[in-house]
Amino acid sequence: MMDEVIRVEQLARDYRGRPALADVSFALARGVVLGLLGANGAGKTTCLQILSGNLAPSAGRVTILGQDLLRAPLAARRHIGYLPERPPLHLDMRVDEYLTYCARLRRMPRAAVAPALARVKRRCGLEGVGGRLLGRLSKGYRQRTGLAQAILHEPALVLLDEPTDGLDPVQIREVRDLIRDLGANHTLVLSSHQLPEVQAVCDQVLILKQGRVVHAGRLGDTAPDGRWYRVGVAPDPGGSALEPLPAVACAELDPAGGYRVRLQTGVEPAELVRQIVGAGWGLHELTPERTDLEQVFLASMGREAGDQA
Ligand SMILES: Nc1ncnc2c1ncn2[C@@H]1O[C@H](COP(=O)(O)OP(=O)(O)OP(=O)(O)O)[C@@H](O)[C@H]1O
Repeated sequence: MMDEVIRVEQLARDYRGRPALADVSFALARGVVLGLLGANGAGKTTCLQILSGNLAPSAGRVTILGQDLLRAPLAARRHIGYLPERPPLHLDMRVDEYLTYCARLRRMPRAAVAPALARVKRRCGLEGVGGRLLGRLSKGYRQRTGLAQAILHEPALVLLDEPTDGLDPVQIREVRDLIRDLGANHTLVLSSHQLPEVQAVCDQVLILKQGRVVHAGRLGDTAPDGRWYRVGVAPDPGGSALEPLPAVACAELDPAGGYRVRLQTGVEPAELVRQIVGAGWGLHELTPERTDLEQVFLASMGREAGDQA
């Protein structure tokens, strides 16, 4: 793969003879954001701990920019930034102090520390809080600090374990915006059990079930454009009467009653409402269908681990 940042081959991890991760393989190019999805206990954290070099796999190989993570851990880990599920924040430290400490741990040259701090604080919206104690910051700001330490050394690969877990809706939006922004020039792997989150920020998805990959795919075709809606129209005009409407890409009979309609790319559902009403029909239902990702996720959860899609 051109410009490959990470390659994972047949990764496995057992805990006391029980597999927590089995036969996980994937490769990511620069700038790709991968979402790791799965129910609690599916193996997401175990996977990220291994990819970050903090947990040894029972089998398999991880290569970061051509460096084998097990054979050349220092060289490989230089390219990795990691935000664990519980960030190792020292609550009695001030933000600047903590980030300087992280820079030292990373063995950054002394002269590079101040510019790096200024850069990540700007990037993560921490400019006004350098002197604040971590213990006094809101959870959203602590998470920003966690993200800041993960990108301090400008790693090619950033690993984020449930980055918005426990945040309020406003903080979630801010951290998601930040993640999307980071995705523009880093390769990202993030875990989540929230489908909308993965939908909003990821290019690719890997769904784990009992440690195995049950689905791997791109998210390109799950964009909100061209979505399916359930449509109820009275008097019943028939699907073939709906299809000529300019907003409609295709219409079919829904066995559960009414119609399933896919909108033209970029068309808002309000436009469909106008056109149906404009044609003299009454609209009594317009419901977005589950996104493709939800359908894929639910189908994958039902699928036996091992029979990959
Ligand atoms: N230190 C450990 N010792 C024994 N078993 C473990 C250990 N860590 C994880 N496991 C087991 O490995 C499996 C995968 O756990 P993991 O934490 O990776 O899942 P997860 O998908 O991250 O779940 P969550 O969403 O709850 O964080 C689970 O069955 C868990 O009980």
